[in-house]
Amino acid sequence: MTTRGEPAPSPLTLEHLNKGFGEERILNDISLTIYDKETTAVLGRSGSGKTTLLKIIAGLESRDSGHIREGARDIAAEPPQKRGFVYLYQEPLLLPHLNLYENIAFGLRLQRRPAAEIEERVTAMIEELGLNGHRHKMPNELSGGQRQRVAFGRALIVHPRLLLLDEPFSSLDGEIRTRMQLLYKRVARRFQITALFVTHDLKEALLMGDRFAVIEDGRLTAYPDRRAFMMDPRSGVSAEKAFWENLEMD
Ligand SMILES: Nc1ncnc2c1ncn2[C@@H]1O[C@H](COP(=O)(O)OP(=O)(O)OP(=O)(O)O)[C@@H](O)[C@H]1O
Repeated sequence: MTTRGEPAPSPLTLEHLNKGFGEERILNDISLTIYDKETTAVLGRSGSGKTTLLKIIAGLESRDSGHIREGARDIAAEPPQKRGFVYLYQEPLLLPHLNLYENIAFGLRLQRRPAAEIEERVTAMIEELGLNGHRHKMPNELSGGQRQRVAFGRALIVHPRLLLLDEPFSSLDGEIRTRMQLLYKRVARRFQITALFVTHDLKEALLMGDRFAVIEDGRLTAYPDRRAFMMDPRSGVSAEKAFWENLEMD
């Protein structure tokens, strides 16, 4: 786990990861560098292997072959709790018997941080997430978007080495989804988050990512920059553009 003020750790690299379930090949020779303090967006259709990839990185699923390196160290065999990664699902997982404040404070209490520090950091996080006025509410008294913000707060407050985001906004729609995306960008910058963000939504990938990759049938293509991603037909940007350009007005 990293804290602010420490020297930047080495980037994480995935090298030649392979995974199959029975006869089905799910991940095919996946290599990717996850750069520090950046969000790498991975765009992929349903069933392309996004969740499997995140679970392998989190240590919740085994790989058949390949490496996950942090500098020279291969962490692919380490248990999930040793990796210092946090995996956020589509549905925010909160502790139902704890209020909003205590849900966010939970990781710091586990780390036995001093009470004054916990109070200061949790209060600052609640402020950052725009949840002032809700701190005593229980999870079942919060809206879906508020619960998702609490889940972010819980994850970010422990300064995870890597945040694994599995379509975290897909259960939200319309304006609240856009607001969450913008909030994520702001908070990721402020807390210097290193994240891998998987989504099937092209606009979301473009908005969330600093770096980009596409996964198609378990094969991953990483791009040097946004332009290269947008120029590749696999991103779907050109198809989207053509759709709007060719739309009849009447
Ligand atoms: N435990 C499992 N046993 C067998 N097959 C599995 C298992 N987990 C996933 N798969 C298969 O692996 C493929 C990729 O699944 P995965 O959940 O990684 O896709 P995804 O890109 O996250 O999809 P979605 O966007 O729909 O969540 C699918 O064909 C799925 O059926």
